[in-house]
Amino acid sequence: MGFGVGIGSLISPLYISELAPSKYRGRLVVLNCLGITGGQLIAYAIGAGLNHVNNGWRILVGLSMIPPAIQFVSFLFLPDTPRYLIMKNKTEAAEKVLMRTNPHASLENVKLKILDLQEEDLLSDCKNPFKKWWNVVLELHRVPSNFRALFLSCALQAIQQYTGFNSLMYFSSTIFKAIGFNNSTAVSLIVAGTNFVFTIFAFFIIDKVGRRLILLISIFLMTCFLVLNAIAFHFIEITFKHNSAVVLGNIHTWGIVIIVSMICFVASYAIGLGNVPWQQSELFPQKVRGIGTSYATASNWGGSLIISATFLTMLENITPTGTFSLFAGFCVLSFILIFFCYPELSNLELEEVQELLTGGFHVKKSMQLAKARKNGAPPTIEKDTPESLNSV
Ligand SMILES: O[C@H]1[C@H](O)[C@@H](O)[C@H](O)[C@@H](O)[C@H]1O
Repeated sequence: MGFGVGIGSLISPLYISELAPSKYRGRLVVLNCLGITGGQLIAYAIGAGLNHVNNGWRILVGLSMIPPAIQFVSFLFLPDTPRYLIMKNKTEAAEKVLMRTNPHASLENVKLKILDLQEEDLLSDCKNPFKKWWNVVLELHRVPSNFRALFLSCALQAIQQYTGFNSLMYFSSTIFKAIGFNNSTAVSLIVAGTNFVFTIFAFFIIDKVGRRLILLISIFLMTCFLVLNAIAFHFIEITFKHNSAVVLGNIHTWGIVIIVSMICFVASYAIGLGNVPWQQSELFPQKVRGIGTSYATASNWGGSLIISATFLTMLENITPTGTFSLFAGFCVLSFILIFFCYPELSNLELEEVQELLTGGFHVKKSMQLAKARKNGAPPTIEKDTPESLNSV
């Protein structure tokens, strides 16, 4: 199951962003996140329903076979992406796919796009598969624009996990039980539900507001609610020992503050940080995209593993106030990093993004460019890729 989820979480956003027209790329990748958060909500709900059923977990595992089976059959009808088809010299097929995914584009524009893709593909001409793979790995690290893309994609995925969201996903019922809410499963369902609903909200605004701004707003709000949480836990005077909690302070008022601030934290996460890192494919040029995004996906799951393995120990050893303050600290550092390094990529062609990352992060330029493209201006960056040509 882990193998399948690992591969699926890498391929789905990659496939979507290669196929999507640049104008809708953001929201189409958010659809993938909607699938994840919606799936989590359904799984929580079924889990709650089967809580008291004997061997209920078997039913839960059995039911989880249904979505992949549907996906497997649907995949048989999906086309390859134009970039992949060009790589395989199937120009006509690539043209057909482009016409299908951009029904309003003229034939002339589609041909121009094919030329662009062919030009890009010419950069990889090695036949030996292992050497080709090694060349790509080298190119990912040696070409400065690729390395910047790698840095940004891995950093965003790590930030998504190290700011602590999944500790709520995995342990919200433990936390809520500890502060006296007996129907903790219901509260956990609210957490998953909020995540899902606000991902829908992100779907509608991401391409309009832009990834950068939405990320900054998301992380700023998360910081505020984490700090509020840390304060509330301080006044509850709670300590964890061997997974059970001892409460000394006033649980009623501060308990409500904790629930409300956690729900607001989840909503803030879902509008930005929950989905922007999955736009990772758009940072890389075609040649290194597969390997680059697999690094980034590994950073995500690595972070998820570390947080789930250490969260309860952190509650015990540095108290809940310390734990949520630590997450808030990560949020502040993340905000600074994104503010200075993450360019605005909405509405840009995938090929333009690579040129933007050449010679720096070009945050200011990216914002002007994204704004111009949003207002209908055609691609303006000059088409030369000296860094890639000089590589390896
Ligand atoms: O984007 C997703 C989503 O936010 C999920 O709710 C979360 O559990 C995953 O770790 C994350 O990658």
